[in-house]
Amino acid sequence: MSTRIAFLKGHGTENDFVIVPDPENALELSPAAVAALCDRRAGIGGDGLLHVVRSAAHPDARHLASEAEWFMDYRNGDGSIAEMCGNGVRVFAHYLQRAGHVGEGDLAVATRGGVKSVHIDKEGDITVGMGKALLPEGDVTVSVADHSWPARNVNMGNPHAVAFVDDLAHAGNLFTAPSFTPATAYPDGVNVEFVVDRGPRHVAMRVHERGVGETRSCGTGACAVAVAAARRDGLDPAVTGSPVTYAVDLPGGRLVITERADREIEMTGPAVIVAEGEIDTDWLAGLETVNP
Ligand SMILES: N[C@@H](CCC[C@H](N)C(=O)O)C(=O)O
Repeated sequence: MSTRIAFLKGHGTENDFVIVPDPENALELSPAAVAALCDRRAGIGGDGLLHVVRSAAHPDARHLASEAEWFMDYRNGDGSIAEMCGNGVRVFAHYLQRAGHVGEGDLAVATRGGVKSVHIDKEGDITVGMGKALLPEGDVTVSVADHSWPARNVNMGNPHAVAFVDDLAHAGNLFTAPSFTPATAYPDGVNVEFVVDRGPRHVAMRVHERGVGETRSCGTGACAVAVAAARRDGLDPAVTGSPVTYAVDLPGGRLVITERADREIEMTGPAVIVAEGEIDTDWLAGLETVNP
């Protein structure tokens, strides 16, 4: 008789996730199993998977257990591991609150990109302390079909290349990953953001995510875009002593990004749980047979 594994489905500005609560890290979630669960036709479907584990129970987070009880073991939809997921961490916090693991207010979440502070407000919006952006030097050109643009490197724990474009449609259908010059610029892959201006401190973007494809939102990407836009606009909060806020519109909704005078970045947006159910373990076991 098959046993069953609980899952939930949620999204943050339509960046959607399969959520698998596994507090004691008892499940073997291979890359093939994650990719199958995230498959939109043969699985549950999602841009990524949030494996909910106690920090103390996971080898990648044990060292953070004194700072954060819970570890977001984030996986991209293709089964690969990424350091951070900004929309994911809001959905993760929302799940913890809904499951009764945490209350309203402040909590800390361990990620492979470090411990993130999260605030859940009364209206349900969630603000995440995303840390500081790193701006690695280096000229990079990103190309899609017959369009090319200079791109700015921004690291939000995970890598981003931000290109300001005249028209978001010029990024094409994004069915395949953009290419780069130099071709070796991102040996570990990169998330690529295409950005247009909408008004003062207001931009819109599309994103091609490493390990996923085009998604309807990317939280770390929105932070990278806000910082790149601020520097392009001559705004550095560490110089002026005043925080800088950008509204970032994505196909799936709006994220509000503030860079404080100490250059710490805060991201505010929604998190939604849409369903919960059970995964058939016979199906999961069968995947291992079909795709050893
Ligand atoms: N959608 C996420 C980013 C997920 C990780 C990314 N695909 C990577 O490989 O770095 C977000 O909301 O930040």
